[in-house]
Amino acid sequence: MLPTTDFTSTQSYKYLTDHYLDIVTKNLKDLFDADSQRFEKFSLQFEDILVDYSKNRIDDETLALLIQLARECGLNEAIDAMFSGEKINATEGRPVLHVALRNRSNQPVLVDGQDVMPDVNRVLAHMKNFSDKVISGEWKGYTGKAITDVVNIGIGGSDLGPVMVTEALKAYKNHLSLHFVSNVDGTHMAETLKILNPETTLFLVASKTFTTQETMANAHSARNWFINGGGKDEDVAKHFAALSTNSKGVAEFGIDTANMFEFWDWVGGRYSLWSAIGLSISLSIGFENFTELLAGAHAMDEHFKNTEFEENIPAILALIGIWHNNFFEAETQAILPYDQYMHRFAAYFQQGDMESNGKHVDRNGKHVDYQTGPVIWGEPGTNGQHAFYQLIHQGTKLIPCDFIAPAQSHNPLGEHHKMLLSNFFAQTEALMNGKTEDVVIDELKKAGKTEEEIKAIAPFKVFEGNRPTNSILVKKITPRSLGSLIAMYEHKIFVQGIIWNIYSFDQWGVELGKQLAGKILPELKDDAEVTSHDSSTNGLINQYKAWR
Ligand SMILES: O=P(O)(O)OC[C@H]1O[C@@](O)(CO)[C@@H](O)[C@@H]1O
Repeated sequence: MLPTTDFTSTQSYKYLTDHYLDIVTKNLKDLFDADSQRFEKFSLQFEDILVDYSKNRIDDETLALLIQLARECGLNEAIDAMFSGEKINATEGRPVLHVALRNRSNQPVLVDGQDVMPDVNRVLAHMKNFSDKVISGEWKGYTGKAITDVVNIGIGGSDLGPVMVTEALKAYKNHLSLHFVSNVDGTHMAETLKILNPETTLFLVASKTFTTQETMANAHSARNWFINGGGKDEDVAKHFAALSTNSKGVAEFGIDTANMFEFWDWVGGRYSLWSAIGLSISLSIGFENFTELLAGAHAMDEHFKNTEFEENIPAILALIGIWHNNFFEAETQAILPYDQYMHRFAAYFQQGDMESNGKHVDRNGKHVDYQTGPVIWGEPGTNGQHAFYQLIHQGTKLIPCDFIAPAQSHNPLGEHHKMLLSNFFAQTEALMNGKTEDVVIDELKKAGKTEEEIKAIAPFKVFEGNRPTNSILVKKITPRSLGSLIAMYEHKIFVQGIIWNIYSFDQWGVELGKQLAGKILPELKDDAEVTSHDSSTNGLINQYKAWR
């Protein structure tokens, strides 16, 4: 079982609380001036990924105390428990083994005494065989034509991962057109079907449970469209595949289980892109590139499992996040990829992080009296600079930011990449150094402003600086490096959950809304006045009925 230490009762927490009172008086600029080796000391490289965490408000003592905190909270034992298949998802009685899906070393991984690797490899072989046939055109639709369009129907972890990865690796994609339908809003499916031909379209119904309302509704609508477009029941097998743990549900829907790509309950939805849920990725970039993605994640798994915390990238990033979240009281974490292909990277980790660590009950079943998971948000650079960087630079909230950028672009267009990277480098420098009032006044004087003008405008042009950032420079976003990057964040989330003494792999918080929607749906079927709820909900429903 996982340790249940209350981190706020540990010795290192008490030391960190005192240490914070010292660090908070120090300025990042001074810390750099005092140590010419600061960058070398506070950066780590993993293959073609450089992680520079020196622009955080830390010193040697901070890191030593954070690492001591991790040890006091049993992080080593927790890592062993996850990789060895212990049922650490305790409230659902399941292991957490997304690492087995990408276990390219094929070392046995036991669940209830049974090695899961033969099943993992069987499904991968099925994915390869299917992908090769569809991509090559060998797989034909009901009129004998090759598939041109693939529609992934899924939501949450059955959508966000495939979307993020196929977008981030667009430079590797083949001729197939990928479409993703997730929302139960009919617009999502209707807009997608408008441009498709039932003869050459393949639908992937992606759902771990095969019960999710949105996905089932969209799958049935897709099937109706297919039949109304000329397909017959016996043709469904050529145009529908299922990615699920629920073979009974798949068969009941009417998908041939020969077209089912299974995964298992020890794969969390938000950790499932490495599983059969990744079939759309394999179809988009080819199975070989998909295995490169797995290999990159596996390499990061090995790093995380075997590296001392002092050099352990996910652990360091997690601990710095705890320092911001629980000592500097920052409530959000921004992820800012300076790469347009990675425009869905932050969105992916909104589920990955917030559905894992957005918990208020600890592993003893007690309400926590400290902050747990942060709000995750972000947009690609440089667009964010023209949207919310005003707040990051001059707002009253502390926003720790992860800046991510590739040294090499897949689209070397003129000087664009140098311009992008100049912004990437400048933003973290500006957030650290700020701009003092003296410098502002000097600039205004040189611009010929009068004393009166300077007095009026100077306060608004001062930048406090001292705002923390991580810089993650990747040589090039490839299937391998992206796999490592995703796994790095997954393990960061794991470490934070361990220290916050919460269960990171269930998601009971998504149930109540669904339950109440299930009660309201039948009330919307007719025009009768609704009175069964509070006055607001009744009022809204009845106004909807009056207007529809
Ligand atoms: O893959 P499925 O079973 O359809 O679940 C979809 C998503 O729904 C959830 O909100 C759980 O209900 C996410 O955790 C999950 O990724």
